[in-house]
Amino acid sequence: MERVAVIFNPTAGRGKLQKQKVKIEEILHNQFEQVDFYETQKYGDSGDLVRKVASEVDIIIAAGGDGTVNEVVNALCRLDRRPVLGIIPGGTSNDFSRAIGMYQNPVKATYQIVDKHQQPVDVGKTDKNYFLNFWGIGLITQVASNVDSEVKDRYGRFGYYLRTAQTMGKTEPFHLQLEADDFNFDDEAVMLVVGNGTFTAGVEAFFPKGDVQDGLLDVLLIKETSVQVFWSMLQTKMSNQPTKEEGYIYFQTKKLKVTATPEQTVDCDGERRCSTPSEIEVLPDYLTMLVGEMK
Ligand SMILES: Nc1ncnc2c1ncn2[C@@H]1O[C@H](COP(=O)(O)OP(=O)(O)OP(=O)(O)O)[C@@H](O)[C@H]1O
Repeated sequence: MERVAVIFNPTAGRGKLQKQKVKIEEILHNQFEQVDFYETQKYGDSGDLVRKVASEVDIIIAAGGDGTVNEVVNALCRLDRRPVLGIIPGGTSNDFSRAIGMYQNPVKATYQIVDKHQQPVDVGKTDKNYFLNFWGIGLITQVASNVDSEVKDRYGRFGYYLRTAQTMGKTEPFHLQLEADDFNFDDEAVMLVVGNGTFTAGVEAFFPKGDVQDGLLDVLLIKETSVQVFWSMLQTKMSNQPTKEEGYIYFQTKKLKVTATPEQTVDCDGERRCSTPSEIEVLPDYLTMLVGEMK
């Protein structure tokens, strides 16, 4: 018997997910013996609910945006026995759901979930948090904190690009020290992004060679901001070897030590609750997930 708990954020996607709830319930009830829905009321509820029900279920479904998924993952990854995780995407970017091939329409994604196709996936871990998509400092945090809810509501994920363009010229470099498996760095930088998933703010631009099952983190370090650097980065086919183009460096590693001066705020899957220094590592095949069509 498969027991399912759905952690459901009724406010995700400005209430769009809520409108599909009845249909989602119907699909799940038709395919699983036991399905219980738990609606969240506020930040923190998703994690509390996971801790409460995890020992009694086989599958936990995070139905919401990246915030809900992040809370569920952080509670789940701390458990010894981790139920299988599914995502019904209901937010703006839904980054990891894209990386595992889920449809962005919540009802279509629910049909993928009841196909019960499971795969192990890697998880990123920092000192205090787990992440599925990315860990970042510098420009990426400034962009995210400049994306207010009005921009997000009006432009969705395009709001992020709008703010990137506006923020680029104003970014202050910081001193960055990196210690990776086969690579060290000690110089000025404007952004460091460490990816586990392949999507950031809904696009696959940063890590086109990323793979959520390769047991590796993808690291992109930008030394200076200019439209040319971003353009050449997006055009270049990134390989598994360290790529050093003018303005940026790309490589893969299993773990990474990061020190920044001045101390930098960390954006971990959209949450900005800690700062450098940080140690980051990949936990290969740490979660089993219900997936769609993976590349
Ligand atoms: N009932 C609720 N009312 C208000 N906020 C809630 C409620 N339930 C959960 N939250 C909080 O809302 C925040 C945002 O949720 P989530 O990321 O799932 O949706 P979203 O903002 O629409 O998506 P995205 O982050 O992709 O734009 C989360 O931090 C979550 O904890």
